[in-house]
Amino acid sequence: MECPHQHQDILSHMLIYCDENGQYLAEHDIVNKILGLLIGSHETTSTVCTFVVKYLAELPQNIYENVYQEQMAIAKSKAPGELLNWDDIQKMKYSWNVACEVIRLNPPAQGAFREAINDFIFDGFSIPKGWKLYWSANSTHKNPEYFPEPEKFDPSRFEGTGPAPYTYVPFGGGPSMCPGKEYARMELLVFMHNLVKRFKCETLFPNGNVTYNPTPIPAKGLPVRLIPHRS
Ligand code: HEM
Repeated sequence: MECPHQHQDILSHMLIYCDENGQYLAEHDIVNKILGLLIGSHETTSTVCTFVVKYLAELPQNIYENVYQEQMAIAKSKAPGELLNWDDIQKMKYSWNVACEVIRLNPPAQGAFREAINDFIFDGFSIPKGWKLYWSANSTHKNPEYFPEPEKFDPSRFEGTGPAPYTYVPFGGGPSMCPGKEYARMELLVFMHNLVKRFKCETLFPNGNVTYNPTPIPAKGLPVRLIPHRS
């Protein structure tokens, strides 16, 4: 059966999708997938935006200044009203290193489950085939063997070839790795561009506690003072 796919938003796409037997997706399936996408794509990325603002406001100002210089060089290369394009995103290397370090310290997804496909020994523990395992982004990202002084904010960790494979896993790894990673990178960099181009930020409750629900979030929210640049 021919499926009309002219509607491109994801909900329309799911509502009109039918398989070769003419079966449409069940309502609970659509609800599940939309909820999964809202949590997996919106919640994760908005969490990183929150922490980017917090860190840019609270870190030594040379970090903000370097991001600002990089973004202004791109902004100045554009004609009035011209939008960012993919090449501009590739130039935002320092800003992405800063975002990666924000994500290392505050991974929005804490980890996920895997199933052991073979018996193996890990750290003296015998793991039988078929066991469910939970990998944790937080503890992996704080391992001093791979990230010396793990609590220190240091975007230079991502210069060159960056962290060793599977030591930096905010987007998971292997065949189930997050398919939205590049989209998230673009969203975050566009956000950083538009933020620093216009404003400096100050947080009203600096260095406050962070709670988890399920993504990390500043316990008192993140009220900020946005200070427009003098033109
Ligand atoms: C900073 C933003 C994001 C983070 C930290 C993140 C993190 C993750 C993680 C840890 C996983 C599990 C990977 C694994 O098991 O190895 C995952 C899966 C997934 N993510 Fe993301 N994600 C982000 C943004 C997005 C966006 C923007 C989208 C969609 C537009 C998205 C869609 C998905 C989907 C559909 C899966 C399930 C993949 C599968 O099971 O095969 N994510 N994400």
